[in-house]
Amino acid sequence: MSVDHAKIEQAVRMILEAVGENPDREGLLDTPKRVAKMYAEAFEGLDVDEEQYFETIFSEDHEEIVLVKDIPFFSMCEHHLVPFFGKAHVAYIPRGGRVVGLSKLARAVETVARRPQLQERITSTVANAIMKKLEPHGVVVVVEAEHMCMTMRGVKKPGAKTVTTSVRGVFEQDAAARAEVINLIKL
Ligand SMILES: Nc1nc2c(ncn2[C@@H]2O[C@H](COP(=O)(O)OP(=O)(O)OP(=O)(O)O)[C@@H](O)[C@H]2O)c(=O)[nH]1
Ligand SMILES: [Zn+2]
Repeated sequence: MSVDHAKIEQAVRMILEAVGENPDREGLLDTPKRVAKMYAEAFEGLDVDEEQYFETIFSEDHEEIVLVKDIPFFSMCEHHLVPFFGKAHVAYIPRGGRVVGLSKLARAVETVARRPQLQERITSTVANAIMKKLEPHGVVVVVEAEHMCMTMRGVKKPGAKTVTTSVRGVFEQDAAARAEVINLIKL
């Protein structure tokens, strides 16, 4: 199902009226249309299955850490529908030569972020998809983000960062392997 632009336009018009604005003044005339377009983009991941990125598997004999770090992302907090944004770091240890194109790790982050989200859910959804489709030795996903709902409103703490991790497979038991990934992320 794709985004219903007309419905969003109606809703934005109502919000503008509700806050005491005049949706018919010149500067606001195209705003409902623009906001609908923006939401279509911000939520385009709702239509996409993140597991599809892990269908094409290369055969390469590398059973050590692969890390794609500093993947920038923008998402929308599902409580307030304001942005949270930051970087994701995705690491895995392939098993049986099953590796994927590096861009697919970034694509999975991008798709999962483009939904009404919680940071925890982005982190675990990406980790689970990789575990399920690649059956690697293990996965670590680390996400660091700033939440506008904590910055511009509410508790108003600009600069506060939230860090979430999802650790799967060998990384759960092997503290040294986990530390290696964390050190590589910090490099
Ligand atoms: N766990 C989690 N919480 C989030 C995330 N994004 C926003 N939140 C929090 O969701 C909570 C919603 O809390 P509520 O008390 O229902 O809403 P609120 O009254 O607007 O809360 P305040 O932000 O404290 O003013 C807030 O504490 C937000 O900081 C996220 O990705 N994960
Ligand atoms: Zn929020």
